[in-house]
Amino acid sequence: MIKANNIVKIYNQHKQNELKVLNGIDLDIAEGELCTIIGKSGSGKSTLLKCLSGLEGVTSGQISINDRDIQSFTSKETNEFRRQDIAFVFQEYNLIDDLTLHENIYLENEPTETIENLIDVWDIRKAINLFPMQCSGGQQQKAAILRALAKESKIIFCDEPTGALDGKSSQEVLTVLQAIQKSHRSTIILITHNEQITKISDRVITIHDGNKISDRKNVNVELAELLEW
Ligand SMILES: Nc1ncnc2c1ncn2[C@@H]1O[C@H](COP(=O)(O)OP(=O)(O)OP(=O)(O)O)[C@@H](O)[C@H]1O
Repeated sequence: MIKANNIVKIYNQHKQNELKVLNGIDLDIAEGELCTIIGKSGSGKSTLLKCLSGLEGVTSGQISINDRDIQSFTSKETNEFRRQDIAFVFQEYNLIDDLTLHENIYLENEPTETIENLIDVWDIRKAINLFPMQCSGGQQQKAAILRALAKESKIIFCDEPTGALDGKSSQEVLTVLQAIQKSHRSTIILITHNEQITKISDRVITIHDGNKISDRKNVNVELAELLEW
């Protein structure tokens, strides 16, 4: 479903500050997989996620999603792809400053009962009419995740979606992601620093200095089965 063939990413190519961040990565992620990407800070994880989702162009190599080469998209196709096919949860949330959390969540979609329910279950109702600057990091992160979920895309890219959350909130968010993966057969690609989170994934990819150094299948454990959190 998501295939990457020998992708290389060089920032600022041919300039003094040129930096090679991805060194020829191959990937093949199946539909409905929950795949986690781990690796130390600066190893290239976010860059890989942005390239796989088409938010960042690659320097060389090919990326295809559902057998469509995403580099060959016209700008209209790129816009449609971003609007309809994928959702992206950014590490730094990327909420719009002068819109409330509610307006941010429903930026591109109409309110749904499911999302309204999650606003209550995830306990952000009290902040829903505030602007991002007036909210905690955790409240903003939950809003960013809800904005992605509201799109009901088949592919969800998440860059450290629980980085600002405490243990209980992380569990609540991951429970929902795992449920969506199972009920909608959504493909979820998630960057994390948390070893516990890798246990709920079907597959764990380790990146080191821009190289894929391990790619292993995992027994996808139900969150409830995790003893320690
Ligand atoms: N737009 C950019 N322009 C230039 N260099 C960049 C850009 N984005 C990232 N980099 C550099 O690429 C390298 C990899 O960054 P990246 O964010 O992909 O790593 P990461 O593994 O996700 O790190 P972290 O776990 O800290 O988020 C870093 O050295 C970073 O400074």
